[in-house]
Amino acid sequence: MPRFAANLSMLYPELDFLARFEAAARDGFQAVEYLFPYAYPAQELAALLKANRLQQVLFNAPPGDWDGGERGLACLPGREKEFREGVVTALTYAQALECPRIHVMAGLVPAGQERADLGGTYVANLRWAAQEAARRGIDVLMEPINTRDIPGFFLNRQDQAHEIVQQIGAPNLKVQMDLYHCQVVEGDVAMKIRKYLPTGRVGHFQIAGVPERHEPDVGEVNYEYLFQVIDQVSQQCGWSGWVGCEYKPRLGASPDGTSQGLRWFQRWR
Ligand SMILES: O=C(O)C(=O)[C@H](O)CO
Ligand SMILES: [Mg+2]
Repeated sequence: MPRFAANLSMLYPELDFLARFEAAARDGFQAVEYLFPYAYPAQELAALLKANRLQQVLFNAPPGDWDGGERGLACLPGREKEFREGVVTALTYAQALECPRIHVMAGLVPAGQERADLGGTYVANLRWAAQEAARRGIDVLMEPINTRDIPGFFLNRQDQAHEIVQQIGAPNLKVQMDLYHCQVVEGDVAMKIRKYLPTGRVGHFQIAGVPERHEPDVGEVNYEYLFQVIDQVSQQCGWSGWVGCEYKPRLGASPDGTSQGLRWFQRWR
């Protein structure tokens, strides 16, 4: 049965970030993920996880200047030092939070440069990150993201990501398969789950309704069907990861809006 993690960067927007842990536990989640832990001491977050009997299953490495529009450093020539420092910071947090994986965002193709010019930097950075993470028993994830949400994002397709994972050949380097982005960019989602999950290269799923990025029971994708596909294929191949609920509640920040939108979760909790 798929196991679901609450994405605390998107869910519970009506609450302060630190109050979202308790809300997620109350709604029946046993795990959480979110973008960044760095605004808080790791020990404070670890204590919150423990108090609410939650596992941390994913967060992102520092992405560069997020407020300035950056979305990762991995593909950016000339930013290698900052990239490495960020990965070390992320791994330190991951150990303190007992989190088994970090997501390293690829970054935006800089104006005036071609995607093809950045592949070498991206591969070299990921190879380094995977080696560092392996020494601590942690997985490094790369996520294809659609360019409607993040114009200019370097990595967009599942096949691109899997090709790079195979090229690098590090067992702890995996793909974060966000089914929302997958549907927006390429479709044929169930077949891609069937193709890629048995390879052992999928480290994590994320979900959201398409196209508004609301609850999974809102929109053009039949997630009940996809959850059964994940369930069947996982049983066949022994996959036991998490599905991150990375969506914007359709009731927005109205009180209790996230919990009201969790009708779809009743049968999976
Ligand atoms: O945007 C997404 O889908 C993600 O999972 C990233 O981590 C956030 O940019
Ligand atoms: Mg995602």
